[in-house]
Amino acid sequence: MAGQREEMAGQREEMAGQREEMAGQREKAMRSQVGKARLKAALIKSTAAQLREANERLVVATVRAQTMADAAEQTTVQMAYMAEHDFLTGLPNRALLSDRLAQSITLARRYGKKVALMYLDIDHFKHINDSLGHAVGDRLLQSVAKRLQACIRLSDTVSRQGGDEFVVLLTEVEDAQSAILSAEKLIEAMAHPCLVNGHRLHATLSIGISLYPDDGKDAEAIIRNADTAMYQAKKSGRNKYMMFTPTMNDRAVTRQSIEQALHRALEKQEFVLHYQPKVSLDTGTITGAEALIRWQRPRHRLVSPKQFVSIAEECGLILPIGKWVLHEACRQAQDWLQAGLDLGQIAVNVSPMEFHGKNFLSGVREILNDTGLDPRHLELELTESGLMQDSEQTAATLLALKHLGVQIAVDDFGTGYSSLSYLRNFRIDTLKIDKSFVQDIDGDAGEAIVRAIIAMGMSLKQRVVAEGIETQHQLAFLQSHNCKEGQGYYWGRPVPAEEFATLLAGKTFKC
Ligand SMILES: Nc1nc2c(ncn2[C@@H]2O[C@H](COP(=O)(O)O[C@H]3[C@@H](O)[C@H](n4cnc5c(=O)[nH]c(N)nc54)O[C@@H]3COP(=O)(O)O)[C@@H](O)[C@H]2O)c(=O)[nH]1
Repeated sequence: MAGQREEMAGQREEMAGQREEMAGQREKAMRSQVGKARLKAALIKSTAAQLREANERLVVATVRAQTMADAAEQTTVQMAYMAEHDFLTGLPNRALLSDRLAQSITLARRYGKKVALMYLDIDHFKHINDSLGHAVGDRLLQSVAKRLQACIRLSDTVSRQGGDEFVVLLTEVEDAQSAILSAEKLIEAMAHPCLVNGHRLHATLSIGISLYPDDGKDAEAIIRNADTAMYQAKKSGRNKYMMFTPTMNDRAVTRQSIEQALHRALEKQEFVLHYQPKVSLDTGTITGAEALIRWQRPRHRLVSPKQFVSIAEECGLILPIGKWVLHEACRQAQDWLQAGLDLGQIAVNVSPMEFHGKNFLSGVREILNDTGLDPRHLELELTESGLMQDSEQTAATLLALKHLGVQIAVDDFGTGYSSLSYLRNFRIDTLKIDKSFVQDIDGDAGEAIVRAIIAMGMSLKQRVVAEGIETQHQLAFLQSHNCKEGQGYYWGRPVPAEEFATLLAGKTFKC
């Protein structure tokens, strides 16, 4: 029994050992399972984190891509807008206008309708820009743009062509009269001054109108003819509209042929100078001569400067022509002086474009050196509008001329679009009373203006020369008001150099 008990206890022990061993194995297995599970969990966690991170990156990238796509689209829209609109005024530009005009013409052709095109230019805009600065000029353009837009229907177009030029397209008009009504509305819209940076600016418009199909069969002809009509509106006094007429084109063709002929005239030396005396109203002696250009055009009569100087100014040919005039006048004056003739001063007309050209001053110096003329014998005649441009540069050029010893005269005094402050700022030697005032001496207004200019010149210690004296009555009036010098047909028209030499040599004029 005891043996049996021992054996049973042994068996129990063995079983317990086996149980322990099994428990140990189970624990080991469990630990290993837990370890694996933990590992798996860690793996899952890290994978999830990686996925999350990747997903976030993907989201960020997607958002970025979308933002870039939006920005690209916005830029494309902006660029398309900018390509078709004017930056300063926001109006359709030349390209968009051409497009709309072409479309309107196509529709008008199909439905038998009319289209009107108005070419607009702000009168004297350059003066405003030059005297008050570009910032004021820009604001004025914006203000004009708004007024124009307020006058037209939504289906019509106001565009800015550049500078101070605008084009208005009226897509459906019954006849010329409806276009004229619109032009009158635009002119009326400018009747009140524009307030810009404290300035009250009176901007007026010159408008040229052409109609499809009456004045042209395609967009190009319609624009060109409206531009031609606008040019005529400017020439005939500004602040008005003009309908295109075919004779305007004849004038444009004539202008074109004069321009071409002027090139040849320069090459072939077809220009000559005539001289008109300036006369002392006290003694009748010659105090100087004004050099005036004429054109000996082959197979034509002597051509007056009125017929070609403005064309030469528009196409830039006035620069070489003006240089020739200055050289020839100085050469001739020096010849007379060397021949012992008492010339006084030779006066030469200078166009604003020449005066403001970058080589003007050096050109004057060069010509004086070349001809040997003492600068004191040279007087340059400038118009008020020429003096009003770019006042700093003008002051510097005038000062340099004064240092050289050259005299400065204001031509056509009283007719310019200017303020009188330049008389204080620039040292002007001579005021030339415009002939329109002298010829108006018989009327009260003319007399008052002439008296005022003489008085102003005297108090500013300037010489005053009355231009365009034709009658004894005008002469007597000027003498009685102490005007010291004059010029005009009363003594004679401008004459060629040889005739002028005879005048210089001999005679004293009656006065
Ligand atoms: N830039 C340049 N302009 C020039 C030059 N030469 C002339 N001109 C300008 O052309 C305009 C016309 O000149 P012109 O036909 O020579 O007429 C001048 C005189 O003949 C005329 N005049 C003179 N006296 C009288 C008169 O008693 N009555 C009358 N009706 N006309 C008269 O006036 C013109 C001179 O004018 P101004 O120069 O304003 O003193 C004219 O604008 C010229 O300036 C040139 O070389 N360069």
